Formats: sequence, structure tokens, C-alpha cells
Amino acid sequence: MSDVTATYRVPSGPDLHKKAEGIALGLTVGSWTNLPALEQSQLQQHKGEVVSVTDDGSQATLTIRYPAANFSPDIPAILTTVFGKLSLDGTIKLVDLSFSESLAQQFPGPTYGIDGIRKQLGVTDRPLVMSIFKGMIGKGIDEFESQLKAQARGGIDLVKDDEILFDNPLTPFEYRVTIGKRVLDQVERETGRRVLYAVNLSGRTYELRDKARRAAELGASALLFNVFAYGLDVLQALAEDPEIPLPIMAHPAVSGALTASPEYGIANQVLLGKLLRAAGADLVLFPSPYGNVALAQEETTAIASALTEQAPYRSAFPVPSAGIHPGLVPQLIADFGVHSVINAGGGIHGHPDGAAAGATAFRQAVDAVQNGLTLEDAAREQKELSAALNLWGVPQ
Ligand SMILES: CSCCC(=O)C(=O)COP(=O)(O)O
Ligand SMILES: [Mg+2]
Repeated sequence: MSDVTATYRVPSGPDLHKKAEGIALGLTVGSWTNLPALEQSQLQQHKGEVVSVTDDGSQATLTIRYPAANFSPDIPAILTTVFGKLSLDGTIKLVDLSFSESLAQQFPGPTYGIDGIRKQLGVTDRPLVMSIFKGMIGKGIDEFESQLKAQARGGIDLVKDDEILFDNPLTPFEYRVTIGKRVLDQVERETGRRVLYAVNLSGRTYELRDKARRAAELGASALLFNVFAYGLDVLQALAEDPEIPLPIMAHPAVSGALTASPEYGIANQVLLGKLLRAAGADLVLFPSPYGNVALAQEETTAIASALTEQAPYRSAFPVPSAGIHPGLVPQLIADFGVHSVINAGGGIHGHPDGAAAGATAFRQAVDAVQNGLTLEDAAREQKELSAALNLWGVPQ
């Protein structure tokens, strides 16, 4: 049977079975008043079913299954069913969500995912390294071009716009795409390495599809998308469009408003993990456990698992981000493995010898870990890594 199963965390207390039954009924066939008996029996197949109720004395967990016959197979309908009105109804957090196999198949998942992006880049055996344009607001297209060249020549695999760089007269969207393509083609000719650039797809919702199609026509290599400012269904529409054949990188901006409370909202592993993957994100940024905007270690592990564990979809790249510098590379690889992206803005542009050296320092740090060396040992031979470690250190 096609269905969605939702798990909620609520405060411990008496009458939890009654509470769970109230949710299962209230979000499906229930009403605040009794319906005639005949109508009740006809509605039985639509009723939510309480799967389990557990209580550890401080917190309780309620799991409820909702028949897919109640909703159309899209994320807005599913979220409204499992956590629409309920999200407004007291202390309750949606901590897990699973689709039955037939429901899961209604969603696209990543078009490229980890394997597809690795294939485009020709990099199979190490974490990818990504850099973020920084300080571009108020700067012109020449600055954009020189920053991109420096990052790409330094050894970066992917470059992304910062999420706060929107369409603007100094660096218009289409210019960034065309100049980005020219620079990256030139770097490929020079070095033999393919680098992807994710341009920030921004603007009004109804403009996005045409803008993304235009970007593809102009030779864009990837899109950055502030999905939570728009909605998961907008991401899905972009991912499913055959005229937008580009990897999509989901930025977590705004998601904290939905996830940050331990008692309310939606768990990170559901929103940034399962739902982003189902909706078609190829790469997912989230706060790392050690940077300046940090998430708890177990939450980041749960996000990364939801993006990569067994599912009817391709795996999406986990991109733990914020406050990342080369000294953190061993920890990042230990925590997130080889199939992750190491992403830095300040940690590249703040390098004492500039962005190209910043990019090189990251690649040297990755190579050191891959070769079983400590960063300190590798830095004896490599001046870019040495300068980065002198500035930011290696956490012990
Ligand atoms: C909170 S995850 C997204 C990180 C981000 O958008 C960013 O710009 C990180 O920049 P940083 O200089 O901290 O690497
Ligand atoms: Mg940013």
C-alpha cells in the first residue's frame, strides 16, 4: 500500500496513545464533531494509523502512517498532511519521514548525484573541493572574472556564488554564466581539469524556469538554489525539467527557521536530508559541526546519511560548510568520508597569499590525508598549506 510514515517527538506525558490517535484521525478523516456511522465506515480506508508510541520518561515518540489515497504525490500535499495544521499545535517536532516504495518513485531524486558529478569532473577517489565567491557585492564583472580564475587555477573542483549574490547590474546573471564558461573553458585548456561553477539562480519564482533554461543554453555548468526561500516543490520542478540539464546545489539559507528548535519544526535530516534528496538536489550544503555556524555532530551525520544511504535515488553530495579552513580537512574526511565536498569561502579568500594559494592549500591538505600524512608533515614541503596552517591552525 502506498503511504507516508511520519515520526514526531513530543513531551513525555499521560494519554500518549490518545494523542497519537487524535493526530491520526485529525489529519485525515477526523473532525471536531462526530460523523454519522455510515460515513465513518466509508472513511476508514483514509484514516491515519498509529504505528507506535514510545516514551522514555522525558520525551515520547509517535509514529503515524498516512494513506497515499489522501494526498496527491507532491511535497506540498505531503507536508500539509503530515505536519500542516499539526505544526501549529503545541510542542511537537517532525523527526522522521519515510515514503513507501511506490510513493518514493513519484520523486526524481538527484539527476547527477555523486557519481554524475564525479564523472563530469573526472575525479573519482578523493573529496571534492569547492570555493565560494566572497565580497562580490558591489564589485564588477572584472573582479568576478579574476576571482574565478584564481580559484579555478588554484585547483578547486567547483566554485559557487555566495547565496547572497543576486541578479544585479554589476554582475548580471547572464554575464556571470557566459564569463564563467569562458574562464572555465580556458582553465580546462590550460590544466586539463574541468571545474564547475554554480551560478545563483535567483529572482521571482515564476521567472526561475526560464532563467535556468537560459543559463543552460548559455553554457552554465551548475545552479545554486536557495531552496527554502522558495519551496521544495520549486526545486523539484527545476530538477525534473529536461531543458535544465544541470546539477543543482541546494543552499540551506532560511532552513534554520524551520529546524533550529529542539521542540518544534522539522528535523534537519528530514528537511536537508531526505526531502532535498527526493526533490532532486545533487549537492546539499549544511552547517558543519565545527565552523562558525555549527550544527550538532549527530545532526550533520544524520543529514549526510540521509543524502547517501540506500534509497531509490542517486546519492547527493554532502557539503558540510561554514568556517572551513585547511586545518579542518582531516576531521572533515574522518567525519564525512571521501564522498563529500569540502567547501570554503573565507578559508580560501583569506589565505595570506590570495585565493589561488588558498585553493592550493586545500588540495594539499586533501592529498596529505589521502596519502596518510599529517598536515604538519605535508606543510614542511608545501608553502601554501604551511601559510594556511600558520594562520588558522590545526584543531587538536
Ligand atoms: C551555513 S552553510 C552555508 C555556508 C555559506 O553560505 C558560506 O558562505 C560559508 O562561507 P565561509 O566563509 O564560512 O566558508
Ligand atoms: Mg554563503
